[in-house]
Amino acid sequence: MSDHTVRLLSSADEQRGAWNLFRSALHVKAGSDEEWERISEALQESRVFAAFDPELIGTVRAADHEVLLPGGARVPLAAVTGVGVRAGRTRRGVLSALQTAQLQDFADRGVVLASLHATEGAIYGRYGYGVSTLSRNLVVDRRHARLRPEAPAGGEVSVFGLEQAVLHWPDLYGATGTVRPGMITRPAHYWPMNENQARRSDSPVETAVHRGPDGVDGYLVYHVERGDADRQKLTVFEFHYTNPAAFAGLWRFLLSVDLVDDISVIVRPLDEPVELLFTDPRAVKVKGVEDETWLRVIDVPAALAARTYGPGEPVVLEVTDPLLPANDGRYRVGPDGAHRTDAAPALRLDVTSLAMLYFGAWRASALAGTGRVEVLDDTAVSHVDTLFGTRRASWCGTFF
Ligand SMILES: CC(=O)SCCNC(=O)CCNC(=O)[C@H](O)C(C)(C)COP(=O)(O)OP(=O)(O)OC[C@H]1O[C@@H](n2cnc3c(N)ncnc32)[C@H](O)[C@@H]1OP(=O)(O)O
Repeated sequence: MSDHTVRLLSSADEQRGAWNLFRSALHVKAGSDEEWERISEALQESRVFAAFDPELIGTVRAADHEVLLPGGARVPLAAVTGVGVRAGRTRRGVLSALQTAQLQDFADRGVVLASLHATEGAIYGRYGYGVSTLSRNLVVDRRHARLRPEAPAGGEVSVFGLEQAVLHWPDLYGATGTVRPGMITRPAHYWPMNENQARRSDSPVETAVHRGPDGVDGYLVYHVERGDADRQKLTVFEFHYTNPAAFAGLWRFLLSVDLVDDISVIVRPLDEPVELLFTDPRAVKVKGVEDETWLRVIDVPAALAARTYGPGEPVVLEVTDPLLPANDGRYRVGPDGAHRTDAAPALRLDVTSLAMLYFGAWRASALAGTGRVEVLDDTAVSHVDTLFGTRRASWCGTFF
């Protein structure tokens, strides 16, 4: 028998306790009253689960968003965060109990997809989450980087301090923020958390806004701090744009910021052509490619039906999902859409591998080659590669 119980939290005191438990699991001290005031605005009703023994020993929470799919549809997405189990109570099944309750809650509420940023790569696969977007971190040597003369120009950049910018972030993101598959909406409840993060910075947080002929078409958020070996480092946290002129214009702005040696741009889409802007592509150093988000397909038939597919012969996938068995079954996927079928499968995979395929981050051939997908018909693999591939690399670009 389990030595703990799991339930949704409702009182503000319990929710604050859960928030501080999460912080202590990350080795961060308890938050101030001022921070809690902002965080409590970000918490939606009935979204924080906790485990008790009878003391509070673990927690997980989620927030409601929508995510852009290949083809342009949007479906409900639960952004999972705040996962923590008290030191001394770990590895006794507390997270598993919380995950089981949360996944069932998502299924009951009609959530189609869930997503998270993982602190460690070994935690979430067992619950059906798979790496579904990848990102890279870049550093540009500002004093040596030169834009190529043909880099798009035009437009103007204005810079705003934090107090003014926080009022405009929702509109800026609304104008520029959901252009790639995997990007998520940022409802009103998202912003207090985002603001709280920015206010924790020791150096001033600036927002640079690019305006083209049709108005705002890009923005970035950054701060400058002393980096390693006395080099001044400008770090860009947010960088969104809708066209190449805004992309190049914002880079032109970054190169113009005085007293900066390194420009660090973190968590960028894999196919963003930063190197192509510069006379010397080696001005851009790739500091790492990492998993960005982990996806959990909560409602497999709805998720498969909602996205569009590339060219290829239709294939039948047999999906297994031990935690949400309503997803078990065979699905015919083709350029004309996806639906349940009784036909014989070409590939067998679990819901974790399906999550890895879903946004095109991984090819079926790569999953098959590493034993993560069982191939029953060899000819189907290349079709799945092109069916699930996306024209632009999927990317979330929102930290939660
Ligand atoms: C989306 C986010 O918020 S990411 C933030 C995640 N939180 C943290 O990293 C904070 C610090 N860590 C913790 O609080 C805890 O260790 C957690 C939440 C990661 C795990 O909680 P636990 O209650 O220990 O997990 P639980 O006991 O249910 O483990 C289930 C299984 O996962 C494994 N597991 C859990 N955490 C890890 C880990 N960090 N690395 C490897 N395996 C792990 C367990 O060994 C167990 O495996 P088994 O079923 O084969 O026995």
